[in-house]
Amino acid sequence: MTDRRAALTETFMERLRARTPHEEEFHQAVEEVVYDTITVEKNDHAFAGARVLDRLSEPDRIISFRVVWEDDDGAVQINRGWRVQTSNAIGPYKGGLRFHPTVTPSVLKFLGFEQVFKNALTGLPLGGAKGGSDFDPKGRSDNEIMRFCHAFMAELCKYIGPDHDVPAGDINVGTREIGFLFGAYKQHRGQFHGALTGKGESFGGSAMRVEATGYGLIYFLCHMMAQAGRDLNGARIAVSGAGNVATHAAEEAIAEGATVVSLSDSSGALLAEDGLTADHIAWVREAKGAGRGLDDAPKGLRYTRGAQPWGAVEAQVLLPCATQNEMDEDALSKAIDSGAKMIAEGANMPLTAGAVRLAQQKGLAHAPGKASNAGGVAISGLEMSQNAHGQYLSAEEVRRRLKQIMGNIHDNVVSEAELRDGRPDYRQGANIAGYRKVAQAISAFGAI
Ligand SMILES: NC(=O)C1=CN([C@@H]2O[C@H](COP(=O)(O)OP(=O)(O)OC[C@H]3O[C@@H](n4cnc5c(N)ncnc54)[C@H](O)[C@@H]3O)[C@@H](O)[C@H]2O)C=CC1
Ligand SMILES: O=C(O)CCC(=O)C(=O)O
Repeated sequence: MTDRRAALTETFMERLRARTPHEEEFHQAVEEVVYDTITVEKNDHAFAGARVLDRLSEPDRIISFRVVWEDDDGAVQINRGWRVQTSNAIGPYKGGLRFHPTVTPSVLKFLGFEQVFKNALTGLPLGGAKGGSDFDPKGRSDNEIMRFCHAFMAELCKYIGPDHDVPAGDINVGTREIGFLFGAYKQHRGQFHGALTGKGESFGGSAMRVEATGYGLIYFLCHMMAQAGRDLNGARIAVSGAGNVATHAAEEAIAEGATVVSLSDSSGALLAEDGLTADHIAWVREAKGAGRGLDDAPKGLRYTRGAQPWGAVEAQVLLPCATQNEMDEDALSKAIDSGAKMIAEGANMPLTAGAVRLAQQKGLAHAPGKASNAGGVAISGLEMSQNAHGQYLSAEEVRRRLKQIMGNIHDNVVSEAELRDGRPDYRQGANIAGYRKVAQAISAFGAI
């Protein structure tokens, strides 16, 4: 069985690599899903006939455009913008926008591909997409960021809309940028409707969307802990990143009684042997919001330049919440030596393929981002329905639904997962559960 899966996966990947050379991140994301689902497809007459995996590994379309804007010196700047609309099989295209110099079509194709399965797991009618630009906001003034967002949306607005494609935030795109983008959308289209999520609450945003990804990650982790016969109280947790997902995950983990021993940014690791406090997190948010580094850490914290948090401090749980491929085999190996038993991904694809294999060999419980970080897009889905109906939910009600959705995702994933030494294979369960839902829709449409 495993040999057949490996052989079928290799044949599939050879064709994909030949068609899309040099798209390493995209290949990595596709290979992981194909390995877990290709025999599900081959064993189902309708899915096999519809060639679901072949279709999903070719996005519906990739929109590519030039973004021209003026910097504070009056000089013309030119960036590249993209929207990858991967699949609208079960609902409108949905997924975030990322502004970072590392953004390429390969990165956005991997993120759009992952988003299809994640959005299916939420149980909501959401297709998958991702977009962004190679624009680097680091060192740019507020006015420059605003002008860039307005120029980006002047083009993107032609391709999105509440029933068609609904972008949201991702790295370097938070509530402020969504405000600039929504203002430009409204201006160009002359319509006020929910074409973006993550909006400010005064113009149609949902309560708790800002917190949803990080808090949802902790609710998912609570279920993983319960599955393993434990709970979060007293657990030591290493978190990477210092942005939206990382700081909200740290905040909620502390509220659940855990000891959070780290955060990090692209320059180094912020370590707290005795645990971070709510004040520490507020300091990190303030420093990052003002564009400063974390070197000037308050008492009780240690910032080590060039370091990662993995293995630097004892921790049983790892929450990588920064970016793709941030944890390689070496880093995970150090973390395992320091006590790691469980990983729940806050970022999208934060482990290299080698680290994924090591986690499996060493028997760690390992939840992929498409399951454990789905809380953000789930609340985006609720924002869309609140916009459509003009009726808004309280923060308490959104939190209650977020907990329920994360519990449902956990149970659905476990029900599709093989047990290894009594532990569910979360990666396999998430890939199969997401695949099945999308495949049922695609195979119902016929050859179109
Ligand atoms: N914002 C959301 O709702 C969701 C975000 N995600 C994923 O979570 C991850 C983080 O996104 P956000 O927190 O929204 O972005 P953000 O822009 O708020 O924060 C990103 C943080 O990661 C840090 N970072 C970047 N590269 C790093 C590296 N190589 N090492 C250590 N730190 C690094 C940055 O310093 C920054 O503090 C991304 O992978 C994103 O795709 C996933 C689901 C939803
Ligand atoms: O809220 C959304 O639409 C997208 C969130 C996102 O980009 C993600 O789940 O990776």
